Amino acid sequence: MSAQIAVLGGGSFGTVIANIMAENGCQVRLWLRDAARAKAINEHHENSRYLPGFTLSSNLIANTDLAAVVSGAEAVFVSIPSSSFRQVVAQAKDVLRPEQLLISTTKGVEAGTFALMSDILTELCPDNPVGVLSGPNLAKEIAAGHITASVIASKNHVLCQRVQQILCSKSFRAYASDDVFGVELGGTLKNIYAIASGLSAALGVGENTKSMLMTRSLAEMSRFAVAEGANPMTFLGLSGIGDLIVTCSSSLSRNYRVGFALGQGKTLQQAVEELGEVAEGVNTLKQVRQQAIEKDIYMPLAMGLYEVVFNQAPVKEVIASMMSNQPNVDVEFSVPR
Ligand SMILES: NC(=O)C1=CN([C@@H]2O[C@H](COP(=O)(O)OP(=O)(O)OC[C@H]3O[C@@H](n4cnc5c(N)ncnc54)[C@H](O)[C@@H]3O)[C@@H](O)[C@H]2O)C=CC1
Ligand SMILES: O=C(CO)COP(=O)(O)O
Repeated sequence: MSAQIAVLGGGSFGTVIANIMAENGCQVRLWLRDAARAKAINEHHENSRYLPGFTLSSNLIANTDLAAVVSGAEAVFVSIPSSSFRQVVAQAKDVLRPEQLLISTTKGVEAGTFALMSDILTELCPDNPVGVLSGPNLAKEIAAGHITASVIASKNHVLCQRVQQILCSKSFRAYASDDVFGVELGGTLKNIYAIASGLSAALGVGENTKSMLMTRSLAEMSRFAVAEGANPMTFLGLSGIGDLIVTCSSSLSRNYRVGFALGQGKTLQQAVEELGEVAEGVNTLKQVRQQAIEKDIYMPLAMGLYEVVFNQAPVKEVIASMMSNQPNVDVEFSVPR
């Protein structure tokens, strides 16, 4: 496989996804801001800050010059946290050519606008094909070589096929979808419920409770999706239930870890500072709550979690209040008309 690829963002996911393509024989340039880290990656073939002990392919070159990284790349993967995503794409857009494929791997929502990352790509780079990569993809497990699958979603079938070619390997598979909104929404929403799962794990809840929490999270995500005009059936795939399961079950998930720390009595600030990496669910929770209020969407889990996370409401009281709600129907996967 010979292709020139750019990955913007040298965190754990940007690095690991860049390495899959480099191992497949692509010439991959990884853009990051920190010159010392870029130099260290090139000298030692290791991103010691985000993936210590993981040897990177010699086909992967780190570089701090955004124009040089993007120039000549067939595809540009953007792995920048949602808080900086627009700013980085705005920097890159002047050097992009219209035929370059743009793929977001970021599972978050822009504060204030409720734009998902593919919306920002389309808004700033309207001539480029846009796609979203999302699925149950813990970066550290990919680095450890565990068999993993993801979803590449785009309205552009050529983009999906090309990304499948450059990403599929003996341990990584990318399935295609044309439901960009559904795939992206699933990856974004599940982070809220991963925080709730981490929190409940710290409280020592039973397996019944864990199962109930995940399943009712899926029902709540589906209700939100329908209200936003998305097809909730997409949530039955890897980017929905698949990602919900992994992120709600694993202490490798940063969102789960934030929830766990809260459950241990730490403040949000302590939890986020100790993590030292991005936990998108914290901002997503704020934005989704606002959207649910404005659109009158019934989301008791997100609302209760918001009170615990941002207003220090006692967890036991929030749970007691939720348990006194009128039980809803079980399966709510109605397709929007
Ligand atoms: N780590 C994981 O397991 C997975 C992460 N993702 C998603 O990937 C996105 C990126 O996450 P990670 O790589 O895991 O985050 P991370 O916290 O490991 O790293 C974020 C990287 O972005 C860089 N960055 C932040 N602001 C920047 C700016 N203004 N300009 C340039 N670089 C900037 C940071 O320096 C850091 O290198 C997130 O939205 C996350 O939801 C998706 C699947 C799995
Ligand atoms: O999205 C992820 C796994 O699919 C990673 O989750 P965290 O951002 O919570 O680590």
